[in-house]
Formats: sequence, C-alpha cells, structure tokens
Amino acid sequence: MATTNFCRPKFIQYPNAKIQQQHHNCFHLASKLYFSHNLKSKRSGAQSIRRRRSSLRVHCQAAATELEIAARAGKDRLLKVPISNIRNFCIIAHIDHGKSTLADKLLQMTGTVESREMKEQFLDNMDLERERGITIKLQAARMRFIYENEPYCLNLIDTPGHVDFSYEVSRSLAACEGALLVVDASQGVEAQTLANVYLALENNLEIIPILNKIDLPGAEPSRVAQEIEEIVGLDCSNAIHASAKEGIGITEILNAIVQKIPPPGDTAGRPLRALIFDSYYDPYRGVIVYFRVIDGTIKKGDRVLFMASGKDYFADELGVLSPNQLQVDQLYAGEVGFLSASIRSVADARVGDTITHFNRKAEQSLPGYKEATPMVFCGLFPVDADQFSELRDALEKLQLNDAALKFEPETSSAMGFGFRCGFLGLLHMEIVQERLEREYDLSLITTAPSVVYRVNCIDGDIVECSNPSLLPEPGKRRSIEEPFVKIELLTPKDYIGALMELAQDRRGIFKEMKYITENRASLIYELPLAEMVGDFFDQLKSRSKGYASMEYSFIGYTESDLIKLDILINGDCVEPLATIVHKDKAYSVGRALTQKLKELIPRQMFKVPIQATIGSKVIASEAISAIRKDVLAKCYGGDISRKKKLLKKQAEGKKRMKAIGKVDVPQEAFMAVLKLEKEVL
Ligand SMILES: Nc1nc2c(ncn2[C@@H]2O[C@H](COP(=O)(O)OP(=O)(O)OP(=O)(O)O)[C@@H](O)[C@H]2O)c(=O)[nH]1
Repeated sequence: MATTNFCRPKFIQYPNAKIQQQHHNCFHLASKLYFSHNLKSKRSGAQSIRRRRSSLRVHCQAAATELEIAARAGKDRLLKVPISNIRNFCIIAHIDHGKSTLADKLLQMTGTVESREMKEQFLDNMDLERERGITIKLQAARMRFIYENEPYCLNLIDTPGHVDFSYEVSRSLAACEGALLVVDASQGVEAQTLANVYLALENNLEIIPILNKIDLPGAEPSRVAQEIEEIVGLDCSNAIHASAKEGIGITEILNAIVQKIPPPGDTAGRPLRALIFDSYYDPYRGVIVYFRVIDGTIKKGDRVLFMASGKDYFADELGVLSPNQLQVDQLYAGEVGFLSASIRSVADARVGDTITHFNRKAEQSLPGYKEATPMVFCGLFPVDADQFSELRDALEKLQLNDAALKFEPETSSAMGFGFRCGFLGLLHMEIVQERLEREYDLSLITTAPSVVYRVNCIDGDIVECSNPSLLPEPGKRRSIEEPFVKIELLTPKDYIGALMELAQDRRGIFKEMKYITENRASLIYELPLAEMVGDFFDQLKSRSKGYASMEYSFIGYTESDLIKLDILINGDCVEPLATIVHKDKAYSVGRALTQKLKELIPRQMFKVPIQATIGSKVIASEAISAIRKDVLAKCYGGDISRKKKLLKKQAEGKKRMKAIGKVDVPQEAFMAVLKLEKEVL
C-alpha cells in the first residue's frame, strides 16, 4: 500500500480541544479517503492512479492547511494583551442606519472573520434577524488590531436596534467604555439616535460620531454633522465619513477606537463582579452567558453566584467570542467573554445580573438590573385543537431562551384551550408568533393585543388584569388605571399637523414641541400604551410618508375612564370578543364590531340580534334577518284567513327555534373580528 506524504503537523498549538478534534478528524478522513481510493485504483491504469492520487493529495493538503490557519488564527485571537490595550465598545444607531453592516466590515478588516466565511451580517445570527434586517439578540466579538506595531484587543458588543429591547441596549452600553454613533448621512438624526445617545451619555461613554452611507448620491455629511452638533451637542469637526457597504473609512474608525476610547480600569484585584449583557439557551450545554468582567478575575471551574437570581453554579466552560467561541482558562477585569455552567433557563442568568464568586462575594451588585416586565399581552390559540400540547412545549422551549416571554393557560368557549402570553412590546410579540409558526410548525389564532390594566376595587384590593373577561364586576371596582408612555416623534415640519392629529386621535396629551433644526421638529406626547399597540406605528409612517421616527418609554399608570365592552349574539355574551375601551370610543368600536359580525355570521332560520353592550346598556345593535321559507307556496289562490294561519304558525315556530336555537359563530368570523379589533382599538 502506498504511504501518505502528509502527517499531522505537531507544531500547532491548538487553541482548544474542539479545533484540535476537527483538525484530527480531517486528517483521519483524508487518510481514509486516500487509502480506499488507492485500493480501488489498483484495478485501473497506472497513469490514472497517479493523476487521481495527486489531485486527492492536493485536496487533503488544502483541507489540512485551512485548519492549520484556522487554528493559528484562533491562537492569535487568544494572545493576551495588557489591559491598557483593551478597548470595549458598542455601536449605536437608529434602525437601518448601517450598524450591522459596519460591524461586519470591522470583523472583516481585522481578519476576525475570513472573507470566505463572511455571511452578510455575521452578528445577526437568527434567520429571522437576517430576513427582517434587524438585530433582535445582541452578540459580541473580540477583534485583534495592530496599531503602531502594538497588538490591541477590541471587544465589540452589538446592540439590538428596536425600542422593545432598550433594556438590553442599556446593559450592553454599561459593559463598554466607548460607543460608535452611526448616523445615516442621507437621513440625519432620528428619534432612536437621540435615545441611544442619551443612554450612552448616562453611562459616561466616549462617543465617536460616524457619518455612514456617504456613497449614496443623497448623502449630505456636512449638514448631518451640523445636525448632530445642534441636536446632540457632540463635536463633529472630526466625525468620520464612512461607507460601511463600500468599506470606506473603516481603518479610520479602527484607529479612532484605539485613540479615543479609554481602556478599562485595572481592578483585577477586587472581588469578582461581571455584568451579564446577553444569554442564550443551547440545548446541549445549557445557558451560555455573555458577560464583561468589571472587577476581579474569573477562572474555569470557579463556583460563581448570580446575585439577582441567587443561584450558584460551577463555571464548566469559560471563553472569548471571536466571534466563534474559543475556550480560555481565565478572564480578567476589562475582558469580555462567555461561560456555561449547566444553567437550565435564561431566567436564572438574566441580562443585567451580576456574577460574583460564591466564596468571595462582592459587596454590591452592579447597578441597573431590572426584571423583564411584559407590557403587551395577547391570547394564542392553536387553529387545530390537537396542537395544544405542542404549543405548550414550543412556548416552554422559547421561554428557556427568552426570559421576557411570559405565558399562562387560558380557556375560551369559542377558541378552546390556548395561552395568554406577555411580551415586551409589539415587535417582540410578532417575533414570538412568527417563530412559533415557523420553527415549530404551528398554526395559531391570535387575539387583539392588550395591555395590563390595574383595577382598584372597592374593598381596597388592586387587581392586575390583561384579559377583559377577567375584569372584576362593575359593582366591585372603584377605578381602572392604564399604562401610559411618553413618546417623542421626530418629523420634518411638513408633517407636524398630521402627526398631531394622529396623537390627539389616540388620546395623546400634548407636552412639548420644539424645532431641533430649521426643518425638523420634535413632538412630545403622553399617550396610553393601549392606543399604541394597534397600528400607531404604521399610521405614523404613512402620515409622514415614512419620514417621521419615534421613541417611547413607559412612564407609569394613570386613571382613565375605561369600560368593558361586551358583544352579545342572540342574547349570549361572547367572551373572546369582549374588550376594554375608553368611554369616548365605546360607541364607534361597538358599531364597527357589530357591523362586521353581521357580515360574517351566516343567516339562520330565525332572526339573530347582535348587540354591543356596556353593562346592561345596549350601545350598538344589528340584526341578521332570518332565512324565510315560503309557506304560502302551495296555497294556490287560497283564501286570506288560510294564508294568515300559515304565517302565524311559521312565526310561532321561529320564536320557539330562537328560544332554543344556538348560533355557531364561524372561526373566520372570529379571526376577522379580532383583526378588526386590532385596527380600530
Ligand atoms: N449605500 C449604503 N448602504 C448601506 C451602508 N451601510 C449599510 N447600508 C445598507 O443599509 C441597510 C441597513 O443596514 P444594517 O446594517 O442592517 O442596519 P442596522 O442599523 O444594523 O439595522 P438594525 O439591525 O435593524 O438596527 C442595508 O440594506 C445595508 O446594505 C452604506 O454605507 N452605504
């Protein structure tokens, strides 16, 4: 048998066991292929054997070299640098201003990700994120950069770009010393740019302004720089002009990170405090926690305590993200890394929690931890009742990875068994629904989104209620409070009127209006959250032709004149269609719902009344006329008293039928009405 002329390169120091294993596997596979090929080829001609051998050898060697390079690159990334050469930074931007594209380019330029393994938006891992082009879960990456012949370690912490996830943004900012502020040079400052800059300033971050998309013909970098100076108050004389897409200005950005962002403080001697800025559930290893060591040192095998959840674990794996996970034995103050410790649910290692040593506890946890409070609720029911247990399993699995998702079983006479689920906001709700349908192959009916109302009862109890059918009886309640948000709208001045009208329609309370530049204004309103969960954002975009942007934050509960609107079909109350609405809107909502139901419910043998009621008062009513059988058809020219008798008999029969008759509301009718509720509420 022929001998191989390739051998395992013993000189390689593998960065971790996984890469070593991969490398060896490749050799194993390569040798197997080579030998089996050799045996077979004994039967063919000598020339062809030689040709095939050499081509196979080339392939095997290429595979081996690739792995060698990967192993070396991994080792490179693990090279220790002094703390003065570490920079922790994040990128903040309004949605679609190019944050993920810039992150990708930084990874590419520093050689962290080889060009050939570069998928667009490397940091956005989830399929859904890539499709929608938004960042849902944040990620981190460690880059190695040579500046003036010295190696630097740059830790990029990616942040999600949507308001629903602003808590996560605030935690990742707290893990950094600096931030790249990316502003689209063709659009300028938007609502979220401002909100993120304020968060960054609260965390004392050094901000580097970047004017992105200068390759676009409509880019006006000097106007936008002036806008940033005026609105944000940031010196933009040295703002970097860049195009993340075309790779312009990327080296300048890397240099600025080293020059301007301060290194972390050297606090490795203190008791361990590490801030969790992300965590996700891996079905094989349990929860993987991403953290920044603020003080102290953490070693593999250490017994660590999560201060907010009070749970303790042994750190089985410790490593850095480059951006793939590479294991290390120890991480020091200032470094960013991950750990796994057979943690069963992300709720035990929530974003914002502090990791410390079980035996040498830090006195105080890091500030800023918040419990996730769901703000928007809706009912989820499987279309096929048999899928109930599958839906429960799917929700349980999603919850392992998403501490903000809450759910509890709910039964409805019309839709059977399902769950009432709580979400951080509308985008979060849509994402969960879509993942359930896509990843778990479930067909779902969702009820109109609602918020949590706080009911003050006469006996002094306070009941939190997100489900209209569970609202205490009118006689038992003294008042109802609803959540309010403060919204800031940034809009070109042409659309101010249209947006004010929208906010007013949605019970908005005007607070402030100011011109931030000659052409753009900021409007501040306080608005009930319930008015925002419908199509507020779509309306905002359509009334401003897409130019306005908004940002909101929860401000608290306020008493409102709210009532429960019931729908009665043939005298029976249909619970899933009940809603909580403001008194002023009850009439229009009631009318719209009854009219829609009239269109959707099939005619019966008797007349069916559809009513919208508040308590016992009917505020809107429609009727579906009966299917009429012509009982006089056989009465050829008979006398009038005979005809009257037949009609009377028919009327009596219908009356009896109506008394015992039940109207089946078809599922399509429910779905259509729920959709309508989403629109009109
Ligand atoms: N012409 C041009 N397009 C760019 C540039 N940078 C990004 N884009 C495009 O802008 C769009 C949005 O870019 P993303 O990087 O996904 O934006 P993002 O800020 O990460 O968005 P979120 O993750 O939703 O917050 C994409 O279609 C990019 O291709 C640029 O420099 N020039």
